[in-house]
Amino acid sequence: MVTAPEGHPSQDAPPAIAVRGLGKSFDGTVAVNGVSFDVPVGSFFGVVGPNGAGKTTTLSMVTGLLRPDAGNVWINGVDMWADSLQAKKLLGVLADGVRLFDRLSGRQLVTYAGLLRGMDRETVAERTDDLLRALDLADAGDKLVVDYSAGMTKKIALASAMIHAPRTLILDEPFEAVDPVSAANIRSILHDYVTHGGTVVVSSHVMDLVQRMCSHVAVMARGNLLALGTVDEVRQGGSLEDRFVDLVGGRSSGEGLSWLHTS
Ligand SMILES: Nc1ncnc2c1ncn2[C@@H]1O[C@H](COP(=O)(O)OP(=O)(O)OP(=O)(O)O)[C@@H](O)[C@H]1O
Repeated sequence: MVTAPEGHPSQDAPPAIAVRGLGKSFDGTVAVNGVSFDVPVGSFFGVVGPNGAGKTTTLSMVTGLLRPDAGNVWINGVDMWADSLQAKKLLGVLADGVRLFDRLSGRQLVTYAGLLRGMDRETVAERTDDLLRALDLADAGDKLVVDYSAGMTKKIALASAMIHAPRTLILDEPFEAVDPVSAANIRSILHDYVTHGGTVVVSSHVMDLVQRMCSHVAVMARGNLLALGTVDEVRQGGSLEDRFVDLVGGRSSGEGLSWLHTS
């Protein structure tokens, strides 16, 4: 099922992201075990896997937040670790568990992200208003991020990742804690972005969402890639959730918890 690409990616029409032999261990425990994959330009690419599979570690290395022990990452043909500044300009990143400057208001945080990317103040102000409106945060724009709910925090971090209109968005669990209406709005923003040439990588635990939303998927477990391809190739006619359980295993019946039974 996994026919991982090999060698240096093409420089003529490079994929949005090319990963080769990427590996990382923590204190002797292998978190990511030499994975290789391409994310085609214009794809909506899902990364799925059980807790501890290595998704966040992989995405952290892809986005230049964590230095790999082994392997290479190219963003549109630019080597992430040889030319990080150039590679990072091409990306918008929603990282998992990274602290925001939460003593800023939502509007200040998004403005800060835009100015940090070297954009002019006028464009930043216009786009900040657009993003706050699209993500249903217009009324909360002047509230401190520390006082936001989990879902609002996710949305303001997403706005900060999008302000510079990057070529590729890498979003770790973008829908976690987000209400259904906001999730639908985010999905349609991302869809529109992909339709107009952008590339999106999302990690998610919600198989149904990945099946409906993504064009491509990578299934990871215990640091390895178990399946890689278009969603239709990976699900093989069934649901992605059933295929995921087949690949990953680990279903438990709840045996041994009889003390929880109340009658
Ligand atoms: N900074 C760290 N120090 C030590 N171990 C780590 C560190 N970061 C990740 N790990 C370990 O690496 C493995 C992969 O973790 P990772 O967070 O990448 O998984 P994940 O697929 O994103 O999981 P989840 O779905 O639960 O978010 C786990 O065994 C985790 O305990």
